Amino acid sequence: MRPDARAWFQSRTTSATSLAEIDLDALLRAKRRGGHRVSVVLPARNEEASVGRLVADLRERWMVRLPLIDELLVVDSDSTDATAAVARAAGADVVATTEVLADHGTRPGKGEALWKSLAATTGDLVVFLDSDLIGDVAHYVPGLLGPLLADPQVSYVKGCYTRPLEVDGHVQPAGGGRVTELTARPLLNALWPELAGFVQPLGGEYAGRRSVLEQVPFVSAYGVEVGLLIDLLRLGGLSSLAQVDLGVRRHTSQSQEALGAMAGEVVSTVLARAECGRPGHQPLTASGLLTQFRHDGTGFVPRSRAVAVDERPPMATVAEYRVLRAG
Ligand SMILES: O=c1ccn([C@@H]2O[C@H](COP(=O)(O)OP(=O)(O)O)[C@@H](O)[C@H]2O)c(=O)[nH]1
Ligand SMILES: O=C(O)[C@@H](COP(=O)(O)O)O[C@H]1O[C@H](CO)[C@@H](O)[C@H](O)[C@H]1O
Repeated sequence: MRPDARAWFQSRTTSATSLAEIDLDALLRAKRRGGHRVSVVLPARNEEASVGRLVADLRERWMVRLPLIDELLVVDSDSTDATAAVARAAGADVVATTEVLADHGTRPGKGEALWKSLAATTGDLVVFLDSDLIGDVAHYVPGLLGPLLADPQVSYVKGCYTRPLEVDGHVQPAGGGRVTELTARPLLNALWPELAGFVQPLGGEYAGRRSVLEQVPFVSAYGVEVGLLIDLLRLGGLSSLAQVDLGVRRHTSQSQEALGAMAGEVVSTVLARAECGRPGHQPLTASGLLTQFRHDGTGFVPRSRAVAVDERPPMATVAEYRVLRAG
């Protein structure tokens, strides 16, 4: 790692691998003292199997027993299952991406759900968690909030963790994060070596101050995490970013083919930013298309899909949002 990335890694990585590591009283005092309001957002597309338990756990722990979360929102991202009903029954507020800022239309993808969540929440601190998380992740929320409540200079915190991968009942202890290890990490080390200290640059669990989240674009699909990381680096510098070790992260995993498309979106997002992120850099625009192949028993069948960058502008530039915020 470059000296700046190593220094960042050593100074801006904290640990919250279980509730035992977290001083909840101090956290709640800091929240009250700062007059903070915490919104937790769960983007969910067809997550009826996992979203209910996750919502119920978060609600019981951090809204009923302790007042850490002020708003718990599930954003229903074009689900075709009972995600919305299950989340609502478990006690979450639920909005559909199609309902939020309806005049701006809707686009498929996780990033669209996260962008619209800014217009559907009110907290000055926003925590994002995937809805397919498995196991006890109650400590994720206080863990992610810790650096934000402890240091006003920190405006964005990424979770990091080991990522076991379960395939056909066999668990590979560190097999998860395939797009991270095979695509995002090499690309970021090559083009943004100052970000090399991030253990999980694509991780789906992170928290930020609304004041910065509303200042950056949101890539509409799976490029959203890498896009936010690069854009928030440019906005506030490395010292405004932090990461917290949350221990282990388990989630429902996708096929290699699906992750290939995800990697295509990550590559397009990084290349598009490389073009404007490095003055004088030769434009590195991607084709916007990804062709994958299946074998149908007689030969290879190509299948192309669009992986071009599609993004929403900073929410602060949206008039309806400014009206909402003006109250
Ligand atoms: O169009 C989408 C795709 C994904 N997601 C949600 O984003 C999170 C991460 O997506 P996924 O699990 O597909 O990615 P992975 O974790 O497998 O990389 C999950 O809560 C999904 O339900 C979403 O809200 N809209
Ligand atoms: O980190 C990764 O490589 C991918 C895939 O993880 P797995 O190989 O399925 O454990 O998962 C992340 O990437 C997505 C794109 O940034 C995020 O949206 C997901 O939340 C995150 O799980």
